[in-house]
Amino acid sequence: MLPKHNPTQTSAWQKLEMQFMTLQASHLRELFAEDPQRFETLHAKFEDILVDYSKNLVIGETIKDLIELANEVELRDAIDAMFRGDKINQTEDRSVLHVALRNRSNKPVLVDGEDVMPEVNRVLQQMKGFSDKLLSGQWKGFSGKVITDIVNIGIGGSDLGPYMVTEALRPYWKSITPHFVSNVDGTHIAETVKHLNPETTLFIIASKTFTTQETMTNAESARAWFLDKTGGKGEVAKHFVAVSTNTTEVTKFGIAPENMFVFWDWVGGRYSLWSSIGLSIICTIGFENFEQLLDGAHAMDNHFKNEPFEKNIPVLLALIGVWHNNFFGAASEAILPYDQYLHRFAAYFQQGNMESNGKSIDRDGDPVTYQTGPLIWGEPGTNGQHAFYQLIHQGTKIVPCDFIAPAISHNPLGDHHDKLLSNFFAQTEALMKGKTEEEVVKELTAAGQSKDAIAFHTPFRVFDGNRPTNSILFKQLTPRTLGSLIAMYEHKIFTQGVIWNIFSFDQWGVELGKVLAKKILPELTAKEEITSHDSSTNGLINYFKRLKSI
Ligand SMILES: O=P(O)(O)OC[C@H]1O[C@](O)(CO)[C@@H](O)[C@@H]1O
Repeated sequence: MLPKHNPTQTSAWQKLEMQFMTLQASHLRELFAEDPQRFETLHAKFEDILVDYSKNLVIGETIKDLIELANEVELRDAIDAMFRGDKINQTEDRSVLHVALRNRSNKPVLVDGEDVMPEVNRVLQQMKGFSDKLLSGQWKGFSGKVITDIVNIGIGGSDLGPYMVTEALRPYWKSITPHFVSNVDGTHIAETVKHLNPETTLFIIASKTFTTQETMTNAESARAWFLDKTGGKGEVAKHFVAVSTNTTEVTKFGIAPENMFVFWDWVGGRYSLWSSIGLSIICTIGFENFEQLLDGAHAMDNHFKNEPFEKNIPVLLALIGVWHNNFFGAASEAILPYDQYLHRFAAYFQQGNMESNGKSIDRDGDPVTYQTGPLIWGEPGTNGQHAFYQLIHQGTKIVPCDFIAPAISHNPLGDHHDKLLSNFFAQTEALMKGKTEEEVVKELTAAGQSKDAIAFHTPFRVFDGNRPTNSILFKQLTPRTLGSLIAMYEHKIFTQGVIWNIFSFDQWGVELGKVLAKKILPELTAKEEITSHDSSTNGLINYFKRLKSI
């Protein structure tokens, strides 16, 4: 079980409140001027990943008190409980063991007294065998042709992880092109299969439950398309495989048991890319590269489990996040990768973070009296700069940002990468320092502006600065580094859930809408006017039916 503490009742919280009073009146520019060692003191390293957190409104004392908070809520015990396989997902009575999926040490991990590692390794070997056959051309479609395209059909955790990782690791792609269909909007599947050849396409139906409406609807449509395009000659068994925990439903769909890749209820959907949900990743980048991804995550797991909190990157990032969220009132966090390959990274952690920590009931079943998970958003630099950075620099809201960049590009074209990285460095410097009134006046005077013009223009060109950022810099985006980065954010989310005293591994909040949609579906084709809802919902449904002439 997880230890239970109201974070606001800890003595560290009171100390942090006092610190906040003093620090909110300071400016990062002054803190840097006062302490030339600031970067040295306020950064951490893991392998070649450097995390600079010095551009946040913290001093050494703040970090000390935040770590005291982590100690008071018994974070160390909570970490041990997760790695030990305790059923810390209490509302679903499940262990939380994505760390076992990348447990490269193979040390036993027990669930209900049974070591899960032999099963984890068996499925890994099954995936290796399958992907080797596919990539070597040994696996043939019904007409004897090799597979050139795979389509992963899944949603949420059964889509976002594989999609994000395959995009991030494009330089490692082999002979097969992956496609992803998630939305129940027919456009998604229709546009995806439009240019595909059914003879050389393989569908991976990825669903933990194998009952998710979106995925099952898309899977049925994919099968219908396949049979239609092959004039009924196509063999489903050679073109459809499944990834699921639900053998009964997979068999009902017509997929042979040997083409089913299992995982277990102790793998949360949004933490499942390391499991057989990663099959589309393996088929795209090959098994060895997938192993590198697991190795990178495992190394970060060890760091999280063993490093003292002062040097523990996921813990430090989590604590700084709590500082912004609960003391400065920051409602969101932006994830800003300066790497085009990471263009789905923020979207991935939107689910990872918001489905995990978007909760308002504590572990005693009482409403929380403090803020919990932030909104997560972001786009790759420099696109974001030309879209929403205006608000981050000069808006009324504080948006703590994580800037992420590799030192070496996979595409060393001219000076593109130096230009990209000059923006990466410039943005965090600008957000920290800002631009004073004095500097603006000096600049406008030097440009020969009149006194009146200077008086008018100055306020708009002043930047307050003092806007918090973390900079995360590493050598190159390899499978290993990506594995470490993902695990780093996963553990940050876990740490924050422990501090906020909430259950991070269930997702009851997605249920209500699903249930109502099921009730509404038959109403959309019924002849009569709908009166069973509130006036707004009735009005909308009836107008929709009029537009469709039902
Ligand atoms: O893999 P399944 O069972 O189809 O579920 C898909 C997704 O639906 C959710 O349960 C809710 O969005 C996610 O947690 C999960 O990743």
